[in-house]
Amino acid sequence: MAFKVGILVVSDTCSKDPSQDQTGPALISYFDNLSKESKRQDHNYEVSKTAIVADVASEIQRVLINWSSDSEDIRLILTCGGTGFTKHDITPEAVSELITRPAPGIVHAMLTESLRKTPYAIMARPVAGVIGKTLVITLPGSPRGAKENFGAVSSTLCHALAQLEHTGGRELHMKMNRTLHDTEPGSSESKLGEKCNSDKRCGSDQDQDHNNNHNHKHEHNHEHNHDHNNEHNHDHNNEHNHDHSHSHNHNHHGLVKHTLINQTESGVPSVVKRPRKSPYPMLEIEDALQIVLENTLKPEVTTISIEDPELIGSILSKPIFSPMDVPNFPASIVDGYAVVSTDGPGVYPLDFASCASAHSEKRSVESGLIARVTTGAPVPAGADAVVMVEETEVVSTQEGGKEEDRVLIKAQNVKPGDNIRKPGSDLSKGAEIFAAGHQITNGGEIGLLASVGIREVSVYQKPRIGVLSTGDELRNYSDTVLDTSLSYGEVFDSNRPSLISLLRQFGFKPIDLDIVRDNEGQLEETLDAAINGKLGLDYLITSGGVSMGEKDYIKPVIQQKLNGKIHFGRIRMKPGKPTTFATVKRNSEDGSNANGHLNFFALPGNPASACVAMLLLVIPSLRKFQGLSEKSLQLTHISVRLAEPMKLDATRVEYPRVQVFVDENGDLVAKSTGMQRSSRIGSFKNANALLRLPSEAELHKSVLEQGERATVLVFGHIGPL
Ligand SMILES: Nc1nc2c(c(=O)[nH]1)N[C@H]1C(S)=C(S)[C@@H](COP(=O)(O)OP(=O)(O)OC[C@H]3O[C@@H](n4cnc5c(N)ncnc54)[C@H](O)[C@@H]3O)O[C@H]1N2
Ligand code: MOO
Ligand SMILES: [Mg+2]
Repeated sequence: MAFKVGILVVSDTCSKDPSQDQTGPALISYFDNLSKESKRQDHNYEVSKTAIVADVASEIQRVLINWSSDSEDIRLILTCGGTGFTKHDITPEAVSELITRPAPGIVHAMLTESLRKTPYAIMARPVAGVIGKTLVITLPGSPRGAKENFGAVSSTLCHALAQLEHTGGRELHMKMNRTLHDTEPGSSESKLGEKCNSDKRCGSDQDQDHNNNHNHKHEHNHEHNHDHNNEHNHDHNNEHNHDHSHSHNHNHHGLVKHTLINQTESGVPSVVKRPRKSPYPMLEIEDALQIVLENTLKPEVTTISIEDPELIGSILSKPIFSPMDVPNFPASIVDGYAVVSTDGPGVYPLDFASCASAHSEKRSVESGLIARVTTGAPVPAGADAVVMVEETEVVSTQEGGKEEDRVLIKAQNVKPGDNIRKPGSDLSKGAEIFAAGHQITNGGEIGLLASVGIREVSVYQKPRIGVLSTGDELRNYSDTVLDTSLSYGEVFDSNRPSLISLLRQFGFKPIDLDIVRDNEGQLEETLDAAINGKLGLDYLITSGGVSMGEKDYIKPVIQQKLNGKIHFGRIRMKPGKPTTFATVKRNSEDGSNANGHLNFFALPGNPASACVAMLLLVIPSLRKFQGLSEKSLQLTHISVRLAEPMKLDATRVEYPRVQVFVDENGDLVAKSTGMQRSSRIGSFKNANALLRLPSEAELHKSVLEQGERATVLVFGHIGPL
């Protein structure tokens, strides 16, 4: 059998110009030769994926996550480049964040071989280890270095790869154990759980040695080894459990997944065994937003009456064409007299009068005569202009003196068409009134629909959004009788009103789902009810419980209890670092949305963090779901001057809340709203924008000075200070 190999070249230069890459092709031909020479089928390699990325941790990690997913079936990933000492060399760090089981032996072998060739090998910082069922090795960037390093280990790697091949059986068994736990509370499953947690052998170092020895003994016998692994699945779980502080692996979607090991009987890690380092790669905000938009559910179409207040803010799913001319008769623009323009000034007998009326008679007027008309009345055939009443005088009246007889037309230079709206001149029949994707934003647009007799339109359904707070410490502001004396440790739930109001500000109609306490069982039950209940939610937005605390249950519950797919769990931004985004499949038909699953945003508990994450990530997704085009999803970005110096965070892009105002010169200027700690919701007072402050690492300086330009993302009204 041939092991599938992925080759990832990490280089800023080659990512811009792939023709510069020599290492990728050199390794491909190395593998070609290897498989030609190889007599043993099980020592074959087949390069199935190649890619080039810049020296950016999140890009490297994205490829590794994809390639190490079960569906790709890649056993070996070789990265080339970025392992030196310059500040751009971040490959080892990016790879290490994902490795669950380091393989120092491989590193040792490669360095030993390199040092034999050159003392400069001390400049290399390779890492190697396992992600899921895939071995990852970081090679140097030069073709020669890469081949030499890999050559040092290639002949003995096949055995390791074959062992990895069998990891799946173990994972399956682990899953089966868990299913048993989940489905049969009580007798057999709790015994299994007890054994798992109390078995003295489980997880002891001794036990690990024991297993390792066995593996060693059988290292030349794949089949036997395989059986051995299966036999000891359960022990393996616990061994792992004990020894690995990063308790994560990759699920079948290739995404980081809390392992099912390290868990309490209920399935969620106990505090002593919780991960001590977040297993979630830290994404850049741009990547996180892209993932959110890629995974945003498809919009649904519905019909809505033009009288429905929900129409404002809705997006049309189909173009609308005018079914008629507006006006659909020649209409007078003024009150006056319909004339034949070539007749010129003079005294004319009045033939008849035409008033704006739904019962107008179709009449005509001849040269030498005039007809009185009101604004909006049909202009009689024959007349080609209307003269305003102000430019005329009554010369004589009919008997009784109540009706005009002859009128002096004083207007000079009357031209054909003067003061007449021709049929179709406001809007012609068949013309497109609104394109598909147009957002109805004002009453005038609704009037436009009404003006051509359109009563219903096809729009994208606004999302059904549930907002839920989590936390044992929260006092419910929505209690009927609100007791404002807080107990020690208690805080008012401010996230729900903040988030609900922000959503309303953007035209959405969220549903208040109240508070759930930091209890794993209750959390699962509440989330399950929200997801699978009759509400038919498209979005579930929670706040709190997504970081590293012992009661931060949201992520494990999403994965292990709700079978959700977590797309990301950390972003290199401030505030909002642990912002989490998942998709969860509905398992009930009740009130189901058309997509069959929902988007789940688990926002951080810190009040400013939750609001910032809402503005940067949730609103664009909701807008996409609502049918808006890509260019209109994010908050509007504008360039402003800084009213004061702004200190940069070392590594995270920061979004302080600012007040943008128009200064005395008419320039837009941004001023901080005060202390920006993520717990301080007061930073939203007077705020109308988020300032985007790049990190110190990105700008290579620590402060943006007063008067410098920066970008703000606007969410409120801008006026004077
Ligand atoms: N060891 C680490 N600790 C923390 C990290 C980390 O990386 N390692 N990240 C910090 C960051 S950054 C944030 S942001 C917070 C996020 O915390 P959680 O999402 O887990 O939220 P909680 O722990 O539940 O609460 C945090 C904070 O927010 C208050 N809160 C929560 N909900 C509400 C609400 N509805 N209304 C008002 N205030 C609320 C809560 O009382 C806490 O003070 O984690 C850091 N920790
Ligand atoms: O992300 Mo946290 O929001 O820095 O406090
Ligand atoms: Mg927490």
